[in-house]
Amino acid sequence: METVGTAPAPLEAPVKKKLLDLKNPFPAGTAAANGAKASPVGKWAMKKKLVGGDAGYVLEDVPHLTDFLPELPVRARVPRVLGVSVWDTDVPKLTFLPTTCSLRQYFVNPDDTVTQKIVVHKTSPRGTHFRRAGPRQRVYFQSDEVNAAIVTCGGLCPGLNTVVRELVCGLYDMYGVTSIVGIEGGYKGFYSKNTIPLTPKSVNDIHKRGGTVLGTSRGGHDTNKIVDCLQDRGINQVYIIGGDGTQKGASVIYEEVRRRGLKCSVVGVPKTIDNDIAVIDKSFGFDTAVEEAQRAIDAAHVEAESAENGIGVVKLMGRNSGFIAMYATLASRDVDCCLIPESPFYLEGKGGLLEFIERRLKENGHMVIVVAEGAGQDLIAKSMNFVDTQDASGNKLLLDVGLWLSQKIKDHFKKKPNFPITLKYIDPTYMIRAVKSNASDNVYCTLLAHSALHGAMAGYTGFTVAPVNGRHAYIPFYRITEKQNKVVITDRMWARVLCSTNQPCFLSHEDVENMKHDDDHEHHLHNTQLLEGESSPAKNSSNCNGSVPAG
Ligand SMILES: Nc1ncnc2c1ncn2[C@@H]1O[C@H](COP(=O)(O)OP(=O)(O)OP(=O)(O)O)[C@@H](O)[C@H]1O
Ligand SMILES: O=P(O)(O)OC[C@H]1O[C@](O)(CO)[C@@H](O)[C@@H]1O
Ligand SMILES: [Mg+2]
Repeated sequence: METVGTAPAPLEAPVKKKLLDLKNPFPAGTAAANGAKASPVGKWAMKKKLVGGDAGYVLEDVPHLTDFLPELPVRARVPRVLGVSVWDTDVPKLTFLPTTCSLRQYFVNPDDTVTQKIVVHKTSPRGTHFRRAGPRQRVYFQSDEVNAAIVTCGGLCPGLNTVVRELVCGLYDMYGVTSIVGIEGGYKGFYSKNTIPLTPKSVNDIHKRGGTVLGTSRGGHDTNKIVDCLQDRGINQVYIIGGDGTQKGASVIYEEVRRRGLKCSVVGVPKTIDNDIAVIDKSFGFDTAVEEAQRAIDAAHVEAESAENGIGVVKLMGRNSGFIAMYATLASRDVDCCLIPESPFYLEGKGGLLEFIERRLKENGHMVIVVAEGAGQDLIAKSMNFVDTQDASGNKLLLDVGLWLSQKIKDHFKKKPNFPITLKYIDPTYMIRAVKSNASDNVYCTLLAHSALHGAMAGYTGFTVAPVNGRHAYIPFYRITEKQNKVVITDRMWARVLCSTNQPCFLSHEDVENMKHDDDHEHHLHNTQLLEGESSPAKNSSNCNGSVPAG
């Protein structure tokens, strides 16, 4: 049995903390107790570290090395950022240390937690919280004891190099750690490649480059071989940067590390240009991607405006989630139609896309269509008898919706000789993904890296670090991997897009009915800022005419 309702990390425990009765983790009267989805049920229930508090407060805590290595001694530090680096190497476990520096305010209060939902009603239970990220006064590693490894997995994303750089520099500068290696080429590099020594000097200007200096890959996750490598090399902190697939991989690595009883902190840093990672505010590289997408949309607009009945089609990334397309559309204001995987559409007939294109061309003489790569996949597969294929990680390989759509539009207008069109298709996807991160992503990546290494030094493990409602937090892996973040088309953000493009919603009555029952609807309940079980004013707030409710 795992850490069911056990005490959270020692030394970090709030004084008044209550351990949850897992059979009834929510106090009577709370929304969860009243039948809303109570999270401890299910396959992860036995692995959760839940701590209850007053008024329906729940802390979903992350594992700590001392959960399975109870004898681990605590170390104390005064961070170098505060001007001195003093290491007390012989502090007995659970001893409270005297404050040795006057700048104590830099440490995070051990009781600080970050709330998952910030929109509440007067009678709302306080709901789920995560442990706040940041430097702790008590650390579980001495600087010369740390052997850290960093790996990047999955597709490229602006900011990967910045995270690598800041992990290396942060470990060196704030904790005096000098043994840091990069794992080459993703997960498989653990067991098939040599490591790359990383120093502040070697990573000094890598944030000015796109890609990842460590290389990356899909597939090749062999848990045992990876943990053998950690064990053989004596790696005791591993920083795993990657998307939803990577975080699943990190989670099983953590499980195996724990099963073997190794003193090794397994830390996930969420990366994905698609912004499809659940719980967190947004993933790094996303802002850069949206900014870069503007250049393609601008070009499509210029081309379209300059031709008779000009149509610009721009394909943007977004396998299952249309966030880049949605935000790029809103940012640009030149887009007449945005198509995303979450919102089904159809081509022919009344209310279809082709009818809309014809109407918009008659009104404006040109138009721009932004399509996320995962949109319309069912339509394409139907029209070409396609058999599903997968990449090395098991992700479904997508058909080129941009090319397909462009051809369909051309075919349609070919049948109308009095309606000549000029269509230009732009696919900037890899150009967007390969650029270096912009200033705001650089700052974000720096904060992520620092939060990650503070957590590892403090002995936390099995977590992903990310901002939740603007505050960095340590989130247990299972919360990150249990579902993907998707655009909720019944939320107000999508309504804003419809409002800006004035496009039809393309949903048939059947689609709307199906959506009421599918996962996304359930996701909507999680995604809305209200707590489970509370009525949401955002629900059904968008409509197909694109009107956005006030507030
Ligand atoms: N369920 C899983 N268990 C263990 N490892 C996994 C799992 N899913 C994916 N991985 C591993 O994680 C790595 C990255 O996965 P994937 O290619 O899906 O990219 P990702 O991390 O989701 O990033 P992105 O989709 O943003 O490019 C791969 O090496 C893959 O083998
Ligand atoms: O061609 P690759 O590298 O396998 O990656 C393509 C996929 O990766 C992503 O960029 C996510 O990282 C998706 O948007 C896209 O579908
Ligand atoms: Mg992924």
